[in-house]
Amino acid sequence: MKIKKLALVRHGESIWNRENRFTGWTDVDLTAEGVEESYRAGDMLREEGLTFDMAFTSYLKRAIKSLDCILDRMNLDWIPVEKSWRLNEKHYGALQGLNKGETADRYGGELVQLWRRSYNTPPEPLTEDDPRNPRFDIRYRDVPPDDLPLSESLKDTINRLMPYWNDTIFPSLSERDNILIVAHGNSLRGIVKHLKNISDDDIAGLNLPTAIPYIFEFDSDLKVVNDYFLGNPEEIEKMMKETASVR
Ligand SMILES: O=C(O)[C@H](O)COP(=O)(O)O
Repeated sequence: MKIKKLALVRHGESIWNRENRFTGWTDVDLTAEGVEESYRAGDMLREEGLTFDMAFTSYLKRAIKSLDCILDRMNLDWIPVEKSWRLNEKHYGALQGLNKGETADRYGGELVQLWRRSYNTPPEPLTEDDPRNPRFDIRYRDVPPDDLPLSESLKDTINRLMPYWNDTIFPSLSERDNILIVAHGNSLRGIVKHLKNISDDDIAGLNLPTAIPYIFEFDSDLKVVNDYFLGNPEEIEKMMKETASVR
């Protein structure tokens, strides 16, 4: 039986990850450490003996650059790459740019956790005339304006992600052996929720660390048969705890 593989990788550390700020659709760059850990993710995938036929990423440079680092280390710079705004991070609305710890001091840790991890509760939206409204950003000019968010819950993120998963990413797995997605903490949580059928409540407990490959294996009927992270389990556990915290 031929096993097909999908690798999910959250981008490497960004400048706002380092500064502990809500990022969402803000297009911030990687730190030097983020570049390094993306290269290391490429090394891990290569050492695992993996190769990919196609890759997908978002419209945001932290994911695009992480993907480039990974492909470089795998000598796969040549494979087709498709970008979609539907793989962007959850839109963090009016929280974008704010320090996570200071926001917890101001509004209480519980409310901040609700905005970060609950399935249904979006943060306060940007106002329509906010210069950060994605309608004013040329990269989204082909997206119907009504599809562009001013804030999103995880549910909203999944709702805009699933058409792309169902119409493009998942069908590509029938034609190809292995595919790679480099995206964001919350857009990838949406894909994991779907693949593992995780409940709306339990998905709150999943925190994806930066630049750690998460592998899903599929049988010939494209049913998930196995999933695992690459790397040291204790290290990964520690990174997940750090991701969960706003401090
Ligand atoms: O957009 C962000 O701030 C991060 O990419 C994810 O942040 P979170 O872990 O607070 O959801």
